[in-house]
Order: sequence, then structure tokens, then C-alpha cells
Amino acid sequence: MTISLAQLRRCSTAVDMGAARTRVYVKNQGLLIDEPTAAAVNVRTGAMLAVGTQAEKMDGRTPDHIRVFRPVTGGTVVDIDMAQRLLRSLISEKLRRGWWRRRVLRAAVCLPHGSHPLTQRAAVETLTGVGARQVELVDTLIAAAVGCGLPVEHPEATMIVVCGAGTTQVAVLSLGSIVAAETVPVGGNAIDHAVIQHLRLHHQLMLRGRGVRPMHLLLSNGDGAASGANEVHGRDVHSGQARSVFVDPERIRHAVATPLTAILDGIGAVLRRCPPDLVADLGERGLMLAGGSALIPGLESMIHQATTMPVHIADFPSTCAVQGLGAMIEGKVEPLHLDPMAR
Ligand SMILES: Nc1ncnc2c1ncn2[C@@H]1O[C@H](COP(=O)(O)OP(=O)(O)OP(=O)(O)O)[C@@H](O)[C@H]1O
Repeated sequence: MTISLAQLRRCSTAVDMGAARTRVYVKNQGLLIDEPTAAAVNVRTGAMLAVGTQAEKMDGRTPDHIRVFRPVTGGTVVDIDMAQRLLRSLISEKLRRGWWRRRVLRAAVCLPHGSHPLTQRAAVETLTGVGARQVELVDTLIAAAVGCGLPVEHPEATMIVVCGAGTTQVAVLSLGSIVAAETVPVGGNAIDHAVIQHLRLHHQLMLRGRGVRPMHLLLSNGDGAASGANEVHGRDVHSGQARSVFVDPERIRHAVATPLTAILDGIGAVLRRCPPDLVADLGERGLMLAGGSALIPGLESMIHQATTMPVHIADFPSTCAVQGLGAMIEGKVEPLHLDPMAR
């Protein structure tokens, strides 16, 4: 299937189902859904109890018969049935009744660069399951670059790094096409996981995923003392009692070195595959950091130190991809050649 802007303009809805959040943009209305990709289900009865923010709040606090499902992993819908129920539920909560029953609903979906045909098929099945008659697939990197306002159609290099929850995608674009790209299976979740593992190993402290966010401040150069980020509250591994510890910011930075190195390796690999003229353009222009994990304090300076290139954070990094896709379905994007994602 070849995707053209003409085909995309016929879509009424743009969908970005990520590991962390699901976003739905409706033509002429804008971004109407931006909720966690989570569904809480009573596993005894099969009843869906909550979706989105409510389901995420339940995570880690549920009795045995309630489970919080996350149907998307690393940009792939791994549980199509659950993803359909989640989308249907979010749509019926947020959008007009009967929206998904419209007979000729066309949807555009962004998928990670180079995604496997099974990933593409899972996305199509998920959307057709909620009523889409036609599903157009667009590379997340192109959608995000458009959403960041990068001049992708110009004959000069632009570089984008989309750092999401489960994956980081890197690309150099020129003349509306991807020149070189790489997807690294590491994102904000891996950085959080590295911090959680460090606390467990070195402080015997268990921390829930959401407890890591305040500690992100330690990843920037400060010592976090002023903000109180270096005091961490969790549960003692042995006694199960609530306990607080003071952590050394330098050790936290060291703990996240492995996932960060993978991201930096991805950037390096893309630069090595680029023609020298384009790399020279990038030396001046720098790279654009997008995706929710672009907001991790210090990530920008770590990438700058490793690449020596200027690093810019997109204005709204979390929603770049769906906003870019939205701009395409609204017809706000000048014709450019999109990389087809064969199905
Ligand atoms: N303010 C913030 N500070 C630090 N991290 C943040 C912030 N906001 C979001 N994140 C991180 O961004 C990630 C989610 O980013 P995003 O919404 O782009 O993911 P996604 O598109 O659902 O994931 P993927 O693209 O991997 O499927 C999470 O790991 C989250 O912890």
C-alpha cells in the first residue's frame, strides 16, 4: 500500500497508539484523546472497569481479580482484542456517540519506522475492529518531523530523535524522505527501569514506576538537594516497611548509562549511514528531540555532549507525531514524497 498525502487527506481521524499513551486527532476538531494506554479489567468476569487515566491510577493498587493491561508494547499492539476494547471505550467516553459506526471512516495510524508486517497488520486490525473501513499507515518519524515543524521537504538534512516510552526512533530526513533511520528498543521505560533496579540493588528499596518521575531531576547536572529529588520514598525489600533513602545523583546517572548508551549508539549509527553533505548540514542545524521522554531533564545535554550537535526539544514533544499526522489529514502539509509502508 502506498501512502500519499491525497489518501491521507481523505482520513477523518489520526491515531497514535503508543506503549504509554493513546492519542486520537479528529479532523477539524484537533487532539481529542490523549490518555494512558491502559485498561483495568476484572479477570473473573472479564468486565472492563476503567481505561486511560483511571486505569493507570489503579496500576499497582489492585486486588488479585483486577488487572491493569497495557495492550501496546514497543510500538506494537500485542493484544488486539484489549486494544480494541480500550479504543472503543476511550472513543465512546470522549467522542460523539456513533462515531465509530460511521460507514466510511478512514483512519491514519502512525507506526514505528521499519515496523514488521505483523505490527502493521495488528494496527490495521485494531482500527478496523473499532469501525475503520480504510487504514493508512504512516511512519512515526515522518509524522513527528512534520509535527515538530521541521522543513522535511527541503533539500537539506533534518534530524529527529523520537524518544517514547518503549522505543527511540532516529532519522535523518531530506526532500521529504528518510535518508537513514534506526529504531532502538529503549525509551523512557528503560531509563526508569534502570533507576528502579539501582534502588533495589544498592538501597534495598522497592519503588513503583511512577515514583521515578521526581528522580529524573537528578539526571540533569544538579544534585537534586534543593528540589528534594535525592530523597526517595519506597518500600524496604526485606521488611516491607515504608522507608526513605538519600541517593547519590552521580550513581543514578551511572545507572542510566546503559539505556542512554543504546540511544546514543542509535544516533551514531544513523549519522554514519548519512552522506557527508547531510552530516555537515546537521552540524549547524542540530537535531530535534521529540517524544514524551524528551522531557527527561538532562537528556538533551547528554545527547549534546555525546554528539557535539545542537539539540532542540520540540515545543510539544509528546504529541508531535499525532499532531503531524493531524496536519497531514487536514491537508496543511505541502505535497511531499512519503516513504510508503508496504503492507
Ligand atoms: N514530564 C516528563 N518528564 C519525564 N518523562 C516524561 C515526561 N512526560 C512523559 N515522560 C515519559 O515519556 C514516555 C512516554 O512518551 P510518549 O508519550 O512519547 O510514549 P509513547 O508514544 O506512548 O511510547 P512509544 O512511542 O514508545 O510507543 C514515558 O516513558 C514517560 O515516563
